[in-house]
Amino acid sequence: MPMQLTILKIGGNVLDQPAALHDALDYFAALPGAAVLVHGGGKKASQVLRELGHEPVMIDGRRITDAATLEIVTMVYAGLLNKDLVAQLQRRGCNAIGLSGADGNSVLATKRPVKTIDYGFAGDVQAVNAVLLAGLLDLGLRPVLCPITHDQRGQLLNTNADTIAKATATALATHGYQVSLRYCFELPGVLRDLHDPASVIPELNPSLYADALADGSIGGGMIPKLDNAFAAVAAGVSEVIIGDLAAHRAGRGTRCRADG
Ligand SMILES: Nc1ncnc2c1ncn2[C@@H]1O[C@H](COP(=O)(O)OP(=O)(O)O)[C@@H](O)[C@H]1O
Ligand SMILES: CC(=O)N[C@@H](CCC(=O)OP(=O)(O)O)C(=O)O
Repeated sequence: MPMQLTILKIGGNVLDQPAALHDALDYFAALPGAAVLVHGGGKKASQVLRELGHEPVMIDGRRITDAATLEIVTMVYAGLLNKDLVAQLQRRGCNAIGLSGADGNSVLATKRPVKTIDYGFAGDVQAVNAVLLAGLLDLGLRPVLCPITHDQRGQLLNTNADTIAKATATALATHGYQVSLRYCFELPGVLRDLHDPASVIPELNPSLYADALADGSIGGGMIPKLDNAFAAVAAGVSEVIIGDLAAHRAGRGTRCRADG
């Protein structure tokens, strides 16, 4: 019997709304079996960047990360947000342990090569340390992963949190876990019409996704989320669901499946 593992990813809008965050942490702390929390925090990082005089730049949901931006996002993701989440989970009796990708070499990345766009210190994941994470899970701990990675040559890198969630899910799926990957954001699912919350698409496959990209009904931060969702499905993750917390609790949201 494979071991069950839930990976919950919470994004910037959930982190920014105290009531939504409270509910998401209650949900995570109460999950049965093994669980890993992956968090973003792009919204908070953009706010702090602006306060410090840096205008954030995003392209297709990914941040252009110059040296000053890297310093600030490291403070926000690997410092304030990660430690606050761990403390909030400890308060719920959940034995959380917060890690950046450098801690225990948990997420190794390489600086994204410059093609048409120079993303700066943005990291593409090379490897997730499944042995380390499985060891922590075996100890009854719940890892809390932030979107800061490293290249093992002393360089920290900023990596999209949806990608961290996918890479973690994939690594643990090939390490004997049956993985449910849940992307939790502020909307009830992937919408046919962004202005109509009742237009949730219950099931998406790569062909329907390509159509939605072409007609412009999916864009922004939903692009890395769905790219990662389909990559996870293709790599053996048992289920990938996108939605708000109510959708996850009720078994609704958007389920990502392979074509066919
Ligand atoms: N068709 C769509 N359905 C739902 N969200 C969409 C769609 N197209 C674009 N989006 C945008 O994607 C965003 C989610 O991506 P992002 O902000 O990166 O999420 P997260 O909160 O996980 O960081 C939504 O807030 C929404 O504005
Ligand atoms: C390279 C890159 O884009 N990194 C992301 C990491 C944070 C993130 O993914 O946060 P959300 O989940 O809240 O969007 C960024 O700095 O915005």
